[in-house]
Amino acid sequence: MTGPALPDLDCRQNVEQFVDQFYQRVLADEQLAPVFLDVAAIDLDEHLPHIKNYWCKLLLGQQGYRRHTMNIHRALHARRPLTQADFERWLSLFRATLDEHYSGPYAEKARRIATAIAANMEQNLPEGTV
Ligand code: HEM
Repeated sequence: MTGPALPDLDCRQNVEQFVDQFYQRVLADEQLAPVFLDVAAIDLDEHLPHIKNYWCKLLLGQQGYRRHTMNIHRALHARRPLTQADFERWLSLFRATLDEHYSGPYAEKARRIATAIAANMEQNLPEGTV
């Protein structure tokens, strides 16, 4: 039952790989992919380094991300409301990526932080049409 131990998110290389694995799921997801690809029309070459720096800051304390994530999601929400179902889906893909590839204290930290930030973000978006 127990295979070889999964790696932890304890260095930049693993965090970057995790973000790539998470985005493979997000960008293949019927519900979320259009928000990234059509509404925000992200340029992956710009977007992914921001996300990697963001998680390296939160998990490893590395400086490098200095942008206002909440304002960015507020602007997105104004164009296409981010619903409770969207947050549930985002978190379920995040957790599934962790479960499949990582384990250890940093992976658990990522799980806790993502859960808390998603809840906070959802609460702090203005009520809309949803
Ligand atoms: C409903 C759930 C979510 C959706 C659909 C979503 C979607 C997006 C999209 C489309 C962008 C690109 C926006 C743009 O460049 O115009 C973005 C950026 C970002 N998101 Fe989310 N997001 C969600 C939740 C979260 C959560 C919970 C976190 C953190 C735990 C997060 C962290 C980020 C970060 C760090 C960026 C980069 C912002 C930057 O450019 O610096 N997102 N998100």
